[in-house]
Amino acid sequence: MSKETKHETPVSDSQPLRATRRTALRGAGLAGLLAMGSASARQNSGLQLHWHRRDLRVTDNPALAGDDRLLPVFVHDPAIFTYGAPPVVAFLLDALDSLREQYRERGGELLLARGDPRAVLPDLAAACDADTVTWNRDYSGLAGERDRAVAAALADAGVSVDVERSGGTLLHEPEQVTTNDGSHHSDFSDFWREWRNREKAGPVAAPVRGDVVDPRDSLDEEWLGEASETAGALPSLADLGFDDPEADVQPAGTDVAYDLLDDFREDTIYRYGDDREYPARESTSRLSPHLKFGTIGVRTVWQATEDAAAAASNGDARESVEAFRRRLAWREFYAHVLDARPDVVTENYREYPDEIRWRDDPEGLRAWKDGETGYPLVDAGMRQLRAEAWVHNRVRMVAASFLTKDLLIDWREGYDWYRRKLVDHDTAHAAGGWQWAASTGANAQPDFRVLDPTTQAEEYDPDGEYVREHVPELRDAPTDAIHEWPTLDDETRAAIAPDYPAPIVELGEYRDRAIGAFEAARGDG
Ligand SMILES: Cc1cc2nc3c(=O)[nH]c(=O)nc-3n(C[C@H](O)[C@H](O)[C@H](O)COP(=O)(O)OP(=O)(O)OC[C@H]3O[C@@H](n4cnc5c(N)ncnc54)[C@H](O)[C@@H]3O)c2cc1C
Repeated sequence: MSKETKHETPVSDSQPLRATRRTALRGAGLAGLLAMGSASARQNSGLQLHWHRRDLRVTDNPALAGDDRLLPVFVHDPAIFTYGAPPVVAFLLDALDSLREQYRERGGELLLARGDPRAVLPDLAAACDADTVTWNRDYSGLAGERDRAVAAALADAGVSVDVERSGGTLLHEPEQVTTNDGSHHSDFSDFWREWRNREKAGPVAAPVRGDVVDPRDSLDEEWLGEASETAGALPSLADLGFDDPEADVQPAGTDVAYDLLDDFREDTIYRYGDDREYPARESTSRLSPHLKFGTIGVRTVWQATEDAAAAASNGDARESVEAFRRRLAWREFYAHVLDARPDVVTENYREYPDEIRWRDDPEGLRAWKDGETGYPLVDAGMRQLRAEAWVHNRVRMVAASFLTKDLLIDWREGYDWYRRKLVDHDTAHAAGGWQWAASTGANAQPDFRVLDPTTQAEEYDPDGEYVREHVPELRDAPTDAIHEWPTLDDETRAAIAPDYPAPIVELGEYRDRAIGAFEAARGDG
């Protein structure tokens, strides 16, 4: 089990941001890797080079809160793109387009470079004579390695800059919410109590118009011509080696995110408490890809919950707001787990004396991916995934439980399929969600719990509305037949929906098989 250790000085929520950033980097950790050029030992250029990654916004971005002139850059890194998939990359390109527009409105320009950031950033920092190179922290193991390598490359290149890393992605950094012995929480209830009680910083203002520089004023033509696409169009999916997404991917951009948030804050958030588990009710925020790429800041989202709570007409409405805040806490819980255990993307979080004997079942896996398992709620979810690149959380849970428990197929297969199909794919939440369903993760459901897709459908899609929307073969089927589909006889099934498949597994039997496999792995089988 590999663990990555962080040495940063914990930062207090109430510290001024600029001080926070410097404090955070003055310990060992990242700062220890930096042979920081002393900015004060030379003439200050007053220029901040900001490297955008998962913070594709100008507003509420802590890293942009300083007074220096700003040169923003996004680096297309081919190594990172090998982990991408069409929906995520399509959303990213759309978000970059929006970000570039936001900078143009402020009289500047977003520099778009392509290459290995370890080479691009030192060159760029030297070429534009930056005083500071900044970025917001990311929490995956790969991102951590990349950031340390870039910091080291800046130092090796002898570029005289300060490197500052901000926490613009979460409300609380991993060092701020820990157990008594300083390690990450593996129990969500404990995490929630502490996380919820901490004071939260408000949104950060946008950089003022005029502060943003145009890269064409700071960099010579040769550099721009070779390393940048600033003057031209954004690359297309095809330029980056991707096919068009199968799904109709939702639009990106800060304006879109704010519209979603405004609608949610004014109305839907008050239904969230009651309706959030019902996929047909469309009661969730749909902010997940925006939070993933930072087209909106989480502090802005939190502020919206404060406003909604203040405007709530009664206790139920306030509780509904609180239910949504709890989801934001899940997001941070899984990010903290990933920060402490970067291996959760590929390895079980829990240790088992013996291996879990996952089944090799290519036909079962294919049927699951294609939404042809004969379990209507699972199939509806898998088809929504292909059509919209997004799936309701309850249905993600049911489909993931079906794959890992009923089919006893390794959760990594499911993780990989979701990674390729979801617009909001995020290593922290995907690993968290998959390992929760498979019972292998932090705060996972118990081994013996298998979400029964038929009772889940009766409870959360009682009228079969969601199933009918995504499974056209069942559009005209009576609701009872939808719920009882796996137990109907062949003749009845053929009369109701001849084109919809019979169930590929029988639930009771396979539930026992899954429980047996976990008992054996634990050594009590
Ligand atoms: C197997 C599985 C895989 C998942 N993979 C991802 C993933 O790759 N990316 C992703 O963002 N979410 C993932 N989730 C969590 C969750 O399903 C989505 O965040 C949610 O459905 C997004 O819709 P929303 O924005 O309308 O959510 P809302 O209900 O409006 O919630 C608001 C925000 O809170 C966060 N959030 C909500 N629920 C969770 C949760 N259970 N875990 C972590 N964060 C949460 C998201 O950022 C979300 O946008 C996964 C869940 C499961 C069970």
